[in-house]
Amino acid sequence: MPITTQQLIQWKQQGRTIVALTAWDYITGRLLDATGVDLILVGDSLAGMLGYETTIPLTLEEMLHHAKAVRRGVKNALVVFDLPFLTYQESFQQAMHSAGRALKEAGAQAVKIEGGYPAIVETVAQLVQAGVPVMGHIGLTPQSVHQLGLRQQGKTPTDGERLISEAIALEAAGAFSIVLEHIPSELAIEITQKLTIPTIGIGAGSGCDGQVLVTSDLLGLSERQPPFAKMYVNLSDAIAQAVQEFAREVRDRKFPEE
Ligand SMILES: Nc1nc(=O)c2c([nH]1)NC[C@@H]1CN(c3ccc(C(=O)N[C@@H](CCC(=O)O)C(=O)O)cc3)CN21
Ligand SMILES: CC(C)C(=O)C(=O)O
Ligand SMILES: [Mg+2]
Repeated sequence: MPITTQQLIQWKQQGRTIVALTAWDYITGRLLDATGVDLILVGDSLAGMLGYETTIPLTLEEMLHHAKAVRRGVKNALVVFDLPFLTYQESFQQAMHSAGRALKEAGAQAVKIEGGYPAIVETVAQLVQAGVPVMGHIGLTPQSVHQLGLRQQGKTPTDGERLISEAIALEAAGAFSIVLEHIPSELAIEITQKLTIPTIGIGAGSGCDGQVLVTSDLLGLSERQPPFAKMYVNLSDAIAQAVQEFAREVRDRKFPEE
């Protein structure tokens, strides 16, 4: 049985930690799902894999193309679709239209949207009432890179208090979970304790109810990666070695063998 948003909320109560990773293609979706990852995010960090400098230029069509591929590889994990920049901020109708495409065309089970200001909270409430599960995302919100940069957020008491209020408002609006990105770990713990829904941290310390990383960062395949991402294996080096070996064997006429 596929994992549901309700199950993730129960896991928080039971103290079971949620394991989340990103996927942008069928092969990765299939591998992560078969390994038992709980939540697979089709992240708009896809932008980096397509050679964009930020997540800003990524379109809904590009996300749909990749999310459909991921969906075909996933049987058990909850698939969350990261709505790209300006595909939900313009109006509630725009958010509903974009979320509808994510669920109906790509087969995602939920959408994620960035921000916790009043208009976003209202959008979350409307989406949830219409039957669309929504994951929040506060702290460093990379779609606001031209306002915030990529620095840690919530460092001053005022900013910390604002993030706590935003998290509470998103939960009240019906979000099933919230990503906390690049904030101090004490603040993430405080938010986590104040909420009934699970927090999923990235660069937010070990006190969250779950953790997410961009899979290409974990695998050492990203061109650049944030200071908080841990590289578990360096596949860039492994690929370079394999390709060099192939090139050598071709040039020496050792591959293919007789
Ligand atoms: N591959 C990948 N991994 C990610 O985690 C990720 C993406 N892409 N794309 C979207 C955003 C961008 N993210 C980032 C990227 C860089 C920093 C970073 O280098 N932060 C520095 C400061 C950089 C600056 O001020 O310009 C830091 O020390 O916090 C943080 C988050 C997180 N997200
Ligand atoms: C890093 C995660 C939370 C994300 O939003 C993405 O991959 O786009
Ligand atoms: Mg994202």
